[in-house]
This record gives sequence, C-alpha cells and structure tokens, in this order.
Amino acid sequence: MRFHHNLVLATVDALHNIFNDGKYADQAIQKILKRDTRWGSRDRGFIAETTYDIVRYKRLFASIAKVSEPFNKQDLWRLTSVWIVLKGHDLPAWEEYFNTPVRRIKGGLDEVRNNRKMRESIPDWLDEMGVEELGNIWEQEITALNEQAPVVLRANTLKTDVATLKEKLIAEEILTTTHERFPDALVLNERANVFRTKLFTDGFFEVQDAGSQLIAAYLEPKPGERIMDACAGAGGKALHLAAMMENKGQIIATDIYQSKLNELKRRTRRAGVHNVETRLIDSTKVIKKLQNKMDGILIDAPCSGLGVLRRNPDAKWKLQPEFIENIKETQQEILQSYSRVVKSGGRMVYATCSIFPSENEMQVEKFLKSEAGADFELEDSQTLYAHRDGFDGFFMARMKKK
Ligand SMILES: C[S@@+](CC[C@H](N)C(=O)[O-])C[C@H]1O[C@@H](n2cnc3c(N)ncnc32)[C@H](O)[C@@H]1O
Repeated sequence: MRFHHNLVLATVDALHNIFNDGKYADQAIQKILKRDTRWGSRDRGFIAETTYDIVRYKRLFASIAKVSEPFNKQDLWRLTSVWIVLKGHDLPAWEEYFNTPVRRIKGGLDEVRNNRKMRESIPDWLDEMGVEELGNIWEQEITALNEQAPVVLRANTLKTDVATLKEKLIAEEILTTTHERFPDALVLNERANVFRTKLFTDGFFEVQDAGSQLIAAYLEPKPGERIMDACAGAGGKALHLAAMMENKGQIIATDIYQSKLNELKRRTRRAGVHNVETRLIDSTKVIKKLQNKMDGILIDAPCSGLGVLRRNPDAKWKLQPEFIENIKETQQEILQSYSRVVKSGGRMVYATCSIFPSENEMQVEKFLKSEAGADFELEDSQTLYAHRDGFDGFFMARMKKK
C-alpha cells in the first residue's frame, strides 16, 4: 500500500483534535475532510478509517509506541507508525518514521494477547464494569464492538421498497445485501459515501443500523394511531415510525434540545413525512397535557451508548463511570414521567443502545415494581449483541398498559 504524506498528516491533526482538544471523533473528522477539496473518496475514506482505528486502539497503540497523554505531534506520528506496521504494511521513508522500531512494534502485540484491557484497548473501569454486567459474554462482545460497523440503509417505504431501492443503488454502482430479519434494511457490500447520492437527497433511504431498525417496529405502530416518540433526538426512529404508519395518524416527537428537533424537521421534509409534530420539553406541562392520550410511546432513552461503540469508538475514552450512574437515574425518571401519556390498552417500548442489564432489564423491572409501573405488564424484551447478531448492540422492552 502506498501512503500519502498529506493524508497521514491530516490523520495526525484529526487525532490531535480528538485526543488533546476533546473533540468528538465524527466532528473532528468532518472538519479535517473539508481541508482539501481535491481529496477523492478513497483519500477521505483513508483519513476517516485510520483516525477511527487509532482512536479505537488508543490504549494498545500508545503502549506499543511507548507514548502517553497528552500526545505531542511526534507521539501522534508514532501512533500512526504502529497502525501501519500492525496492518502489515511497510513504513514509508519519511523523516517522521526514521528509527521506528518495527520489530518491537510487531512483538508488542504478542505481548498483550492475553491482556483483554490492552488487547481490546479499554479503560480498566470499563472492563471491570463489563465483566460485572455481562460475565462471560463481555469478552466476545467487546471484541465485536471493536470491529468496523457495516453501513446499513433503511428503505423509506413512503417512497420506495427494498427491492426497488436495491436495483436503483446498483445503477449507482452500490451493491447491497438484504437480510431476512431486518425487512427494510440493505447492508452495503463495500463502504461508499451514500450521502452523496441523489437517492439519499431525494429521501429514498436513511442510514440506520439494522438493529436500530427493529426498535420502531417493536412498538407495532399502526396507521391512524397517536404515537409519542419521547426521546426523539434528530428523529431516526420517528421517521421509521412515520413510514410504518404510512404518514397517517400523529407522531409527537419530543426532546430537551430544540436543535435536535430542528434537524428532525429537516429530515422529515427530505423523507416526505407529514405526520410528525415536534414539541420541546421545557417544562412538565407537555407531558401533563398528553396524559392517557397516546396509543403508544417509544422511549429511546439516553444511555451509555456502549452498544454503538463501533460507530463512536471515542466514547470509550470520553465516558466516565459517574456519567453511567447519572444516566441510569435519568432513564428511570423518564420511564416514570412519560409512561403517564399511555392510554389504557396502549403500548410502551423502552429502548437503549446499551448492552448493560443495569440500563436495560433492571430499569424495566424497577419501573414495573413502582407505582407508575403498576398498570403496565411486560409483553416482551430482547437484547441485540454485536458478537451474536452482527450489528450494533440494542435493548428493547415492550410493555402494555392494562
Ligand atoms: C438515544 S438518543 C435518541 C435517538 C433518536 N431517537 C433517534 O432515533 O435518532 C436519546 C435522546 O434523548 C434526549 N433526552 C434526554 N433527556 C430527555 C428527556 N428528559 N426528555 C426527552 N428527551 C430527552 C436526548 O437529547 C437525546 O436526543
């Protein structure tokens, strides 16, 4: 493989912004990619994937490179040299790589093979929490969560169907595979920048993990119903709910951030969705007004995000145990307050993109035992694991109000 100095330099700069300035990896990468309009899709892919890989394996690579935080520019170049060597490539003859101990780097990986925290590059506290929460499966799950996530599309059934979309993508030289368990999903055979296609700008599909596509469906929304999407964010699931409801009925999408709801609105226009109304949660009034009014509610709760580490590897370094403890309290508060909007006979789905029982089953159990939960019964629940199901990790539970 031939390396280009300006692309590795861009990677080093992106890493500097992520590790030293605390920027989110996706934002830092987006910003760096704007640097040179002459970069083609391969160049962009190289910068993005190399940066993500080094973020993912920060602890491992830093230990092999014998550098520690805060990283200076030379340290960051050393991290890139470890990446190149461990990928099995020859180091280019650039001055930044003079005197790189190639054999020591190769041996460094062997030394840590039996040390999970190092090999999988995770903070000590997270490894301990993972074992406590998941026991034996933690090892397989964290390994799977370090793999690169596939790109998955969700056909927007308001405008097309999976088979037609698949054909249209072939015309754009984008080959995809269908998946029996995920009826609206198309998994890209090879990574491609699908956001640049006209099919995307015309709203024929959304980019959405396959596991995530099960969540809106789990609520079993029907055309004409009144559904609340309580933690709607930028609307990934709200758009799916609308498509399943064939644009009929009403979806009330709420969040505590207006900026996210604005993005949701923008996405509804592209997707041809007409039945979503956004409401900012700035007091308890919004929920009070909707008491006992909804046929169904989706609570896609804020969480640790550990199930989607493959897409956000920097979360490993940004997450703190205190944050996870606090978010669990928020999850229970959200369940307690939003469950009131469900009418008798209605459904509630509680979902997270976490794989930890303390954010999932245990929250549902606690809710069902509480006063607010006394009228609800659990219908079904399931966890998707990256190592078992091949996509992101998710949890979903469906409850019914008596
Ligand atoms: C997992 S994200 C939602 C993702 C979104 N449903 C999607 O499919 O794209 C959780 C969301 O909950 C929102 N949130 C946090 N606390 C909330 C609260 N008390 N009420 C409503 N939304 C809240 C966050 O701002 C965040 O957008």
